[in-house]
Amino acid sequence: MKVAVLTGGGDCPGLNAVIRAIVRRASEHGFEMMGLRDGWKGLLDDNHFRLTRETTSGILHRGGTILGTSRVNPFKVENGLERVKRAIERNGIHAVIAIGGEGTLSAATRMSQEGLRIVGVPKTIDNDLNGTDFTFGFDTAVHIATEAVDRLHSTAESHKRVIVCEVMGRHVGWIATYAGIAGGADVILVPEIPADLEAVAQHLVRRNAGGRTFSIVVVAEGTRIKLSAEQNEQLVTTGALDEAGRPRLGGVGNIVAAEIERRTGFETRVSVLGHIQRGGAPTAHDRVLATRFGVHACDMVARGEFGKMAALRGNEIVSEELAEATRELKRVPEEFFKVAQVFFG
Ligand SMILES: Nc1ncnc2c1ncn2[C@@H]1O[C@H](COP(=O)(O)OP(=O)(O)OP(=O)(O)O)[C@@H](O)[C@H]1O
Ligand SMILES: O=P(O)(O)OC[C@H]1O[C@](O)(CO)[C@@H](O)[C@@H]1O
Ligand SMILES: [Mg+2]
Repeated sequence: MKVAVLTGGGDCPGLNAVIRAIVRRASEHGFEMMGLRDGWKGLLDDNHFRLTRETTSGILHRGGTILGTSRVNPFKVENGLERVKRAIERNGIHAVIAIGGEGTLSAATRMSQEGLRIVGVPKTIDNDLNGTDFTFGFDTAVHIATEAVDRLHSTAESHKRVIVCEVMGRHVGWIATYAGIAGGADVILVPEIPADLEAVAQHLVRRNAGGRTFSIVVVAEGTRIKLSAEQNEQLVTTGALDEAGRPRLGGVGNIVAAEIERRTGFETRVSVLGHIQRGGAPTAHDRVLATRFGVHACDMVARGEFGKMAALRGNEIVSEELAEATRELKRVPEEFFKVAQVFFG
């Protein structure tokens, strides 16, 4: 039986660990494995290669994805679905394992509703996928961001400055909240709550008056800000679009830093972590989670459990409906964020 695997959306640490686990389990099931290049594009362009134990050995700890990735949406390409179906038929592919975030798995949900045999694996540093307690990649990103916040603390303290650290998180503030709590940030700004910059400035002034002469502000790139009473809350974008046609985010940290300096008079700096959070080796936690997801996904194919994705519930790996996983984003709950807010005062 031939099974194809693809990685779609932004890359994240642990993708190679999943691919390796799928291929290793597949050899026990007697599956022939095929790697699709660059996400759904690999099916549209019929671009793939054979995955074997040999070609996937030594990749467990490596960042990125040996399959390549893209944000190409098969439903936005002319005759996309037909081209995908033809490639599956022509190559005798029994099932496709799609490793991706909410975008890739939304496409997987639609493919599965069209009758294709699809199994999903949840990945993303953003941790915004519904239906799973955690995605792999998130733990690594949080470790990197936490180390950055720790390092910013010592220099902010020496110079008596405010330092704004911009982290990733397009729709949700999981990385900002975790790294902010773990790194002891003084303010955390997330996409779930539009930022009130005047309140932030006043808070920093109060901190300063209380003798704390430096502050760390963590802001997720997707946080909406309101600069004046007349203006609406807005996302900060670079002006360019990404491959999927969405505005490219980035720059909110600079605006927050400039506003803090203008409103408080405190010397302020900004540090944008960007893709450093997504590159390089996965943590041990992400390697284990990715490996468990990969083995489970392969077993799902063997059991004929299609239209579902591997998911983490507590410490169990379970199968979750793709439609449920992509129904809505998993945002940081208010109760969780309130824990972080205890330390803002
Ligand atoms: N509702 C949808 N239905 C079908 N395809 C979608 C949908 N939403 C997004 N996609 C497509 O899925 C692909 C990947 O989406 P996206 O760029 O959001 O990555 P992702 O898999 O969500 O990972 P991440 O957001 O972590 O980078 C893109 O081609 C995107 O156009
Ligand atoms: O720069 P890229 O690769 O388009 O991706 C940026 C986006 O991808 C993510 O890292 C998710 O994978 C988001 O946090 C971020 O908005
Ligand atoms: Mg996405």
